[in-house]
Amino acid sequence: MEINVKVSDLSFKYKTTEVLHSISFSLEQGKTYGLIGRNGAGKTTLLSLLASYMEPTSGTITMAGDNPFENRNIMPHVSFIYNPDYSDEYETATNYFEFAERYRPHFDMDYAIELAQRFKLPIDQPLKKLSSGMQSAFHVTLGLASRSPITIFDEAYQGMDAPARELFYQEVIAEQSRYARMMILSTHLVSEMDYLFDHVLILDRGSLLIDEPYDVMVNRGATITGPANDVDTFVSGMTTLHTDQLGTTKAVTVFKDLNEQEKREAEEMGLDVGPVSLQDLFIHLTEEED
Ligand SMILES: Nc1ncnc2c1ncn2[C@@H]1O[C@H](COP(=O)(O)OP(=O)(O)OP(=O)(O)O)[C@@H](O)[C@H]1O
Repeated sequence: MEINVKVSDLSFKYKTTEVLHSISFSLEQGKTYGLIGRNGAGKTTLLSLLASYMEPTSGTITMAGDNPFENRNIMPHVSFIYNPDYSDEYETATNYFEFAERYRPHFDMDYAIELAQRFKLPIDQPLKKLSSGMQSAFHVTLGLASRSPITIFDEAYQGMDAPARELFYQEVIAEQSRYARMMILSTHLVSEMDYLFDHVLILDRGSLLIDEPYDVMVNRGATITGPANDVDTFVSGMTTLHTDQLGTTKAVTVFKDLNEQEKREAEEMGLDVGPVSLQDLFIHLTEEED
């Protein structure tokens, strides 16, 4: 099922406090979206609205042209993966997989079992007995194996250790080539996950600051490396995001899309021009003024 998403002029209030302000964007099938923002920016609120856990205060969300809220044609195709509290949960991962097999039209039990084995997940123990990292691995398994056209992961991987997170990242890439769908990943682990993103959404204090393809985004800056004096001369007047120096070699990241002439000048000066990281851009763009 081809389900694209359109969000128009969306605002959301908890009681009287507005936490999302007039947000508009579109999402397409086949892409992996990175949703990033500082603590309290509104990521979970926005994802909960996309998952129809709540209704917008104003504005609209449409999926395949329809309102998804309590819509039985759409909701089985949307998976929202977050970290719930399983401290009282006696059901096992197997129970959840069987439930998903009944209610999720694209769920693949063989893939769920294979992933569970790779995560070394004890699938027949009550979820309450699993460590928090194992609970996260269970949830990620459920999200991947559901193969939902719209799959939302809200920092679901944070509790997992580095090898488990790496396995998850590799599966996101593999699944997008096997069964392309829309995946939305919210994260604080920007430098670790940026290579997964086709498109980046940055929320800043409830407003959508950036809605751009990853490649466009990382061309908003550049890293200039070479002899310290020459680098300083070249970057003079540019906004600096980050500086590293080792001996007389300096690397300065600037917030500027260098034009062809600037790139030629850098080359003539013997300077190396490299990419900027999404993390550096994110920190700079969401910096709060003192
Ligand atoms: N149930 C709630 N009632 C009232 N305010 C809430 C509620 N949930 C979140 N908020 C507020 O809404 C704002 C956005 O919170 P949200 O959890 O969506 O941000 P976030 O970007 O996911 O944050 P984090 O990265 O810290 O998880 C915050 O100011 C938060 O305090």
